[in-house]
Amino acid sequence: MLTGRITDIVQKMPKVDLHLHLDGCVKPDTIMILAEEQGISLPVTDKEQLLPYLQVAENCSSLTQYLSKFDFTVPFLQTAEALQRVAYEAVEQSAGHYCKYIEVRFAPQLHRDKGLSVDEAIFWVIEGLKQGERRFGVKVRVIAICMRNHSAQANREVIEAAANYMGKGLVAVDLAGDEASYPAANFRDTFALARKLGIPITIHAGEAAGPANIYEAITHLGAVRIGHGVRVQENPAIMEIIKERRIPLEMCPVSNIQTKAVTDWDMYPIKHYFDQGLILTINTDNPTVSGTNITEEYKIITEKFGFTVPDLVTLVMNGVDASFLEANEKQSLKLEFEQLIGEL
Ligand SMILES: O=c1[nH]cnc2c1ncn2[C@@H]1O[C@H](CO)[C@@H](O)[C@H]1O
Ligand SMILES: [Zn+2]
Repeated sequence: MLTGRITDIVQKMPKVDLHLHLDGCVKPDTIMILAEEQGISLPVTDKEQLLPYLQVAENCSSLTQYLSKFDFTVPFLQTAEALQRVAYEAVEQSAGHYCKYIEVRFAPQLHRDKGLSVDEAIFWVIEGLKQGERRFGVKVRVIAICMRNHSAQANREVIEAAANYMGKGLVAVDLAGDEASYPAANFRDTFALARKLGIPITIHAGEAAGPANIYEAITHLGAVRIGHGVRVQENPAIMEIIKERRIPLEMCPVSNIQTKAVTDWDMYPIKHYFDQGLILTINTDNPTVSGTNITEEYKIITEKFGFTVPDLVTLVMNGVDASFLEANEKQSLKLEFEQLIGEL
């Protein structure tokens, strides 16, 4: 058990969440409301019963099983109102955990079933996030996701639309989905376009496949951050490159155990990576799907791996440093964090 003092610090500590999927943090309450509004019938009548449809089970054994949860949620997120609402609520939920800055990611191509364009999907998500930003005092930016199972043309559209929102709330592009079936090397052209258009890149890699994808992401796709990167230790030479180049890893502890990036907590290399000097950040991935929140993530790693208060401060400040904010914005955020941490 953690002492009262550490628990208190973990709770009150200002935080960032750099790896947060919009469709992975929809509240059961909201699904009930959206179902009603959109005339979609639900398999159950109350929100407690809804949870198993939204959240992975204890015995989740792979990333593909984990990803199947999104099939339930995404059909509710096909209108401007729904996207705006869940974006706003993402900010609200993060604010409840003292997040001062979040990067919310989503795949615009998944939200076109009722006629929205990729551009419109991005527009409405940014609208909702901006509302949340004003209401809750959390700074928010967007990352547009290309999906591994989508066509090159579909992903190209995402990159082109993302370019239109650079400087208007969007800060980067990503690649997500079934990593084991679609190696990173398939996406060279997609991310060459992103680089050409000047959009920063982060890539999910080393989660459901080995370090080769991490290497591919940083050397060929142009990733400056890595989503998860949990399996990098399987190749010491690649781990050394990540360390040397100071590539931040967006670790999402609870999710990483559920998707079986490693078999269990005993095998989770977070403390080892930290002690080796890798740049780690702590994030939620999908609060609803994973049944987690950012406070819980910090609590668990502190409990299981003995991170000290100064370690936690390092992890939080790594997140500020690794953010896709512009230099002057990052500098002010850093100052704000230093002050808030000083007051803890
Ligand atoms: O941890 C993950 N690894 C890979 N893909 C993911 C993860 N979490 C969510 N998504 C995928 O990203 C899509 C857009 O947000 C989600 O619909 C889900 O398919
Ligand atoms: Zn993710």
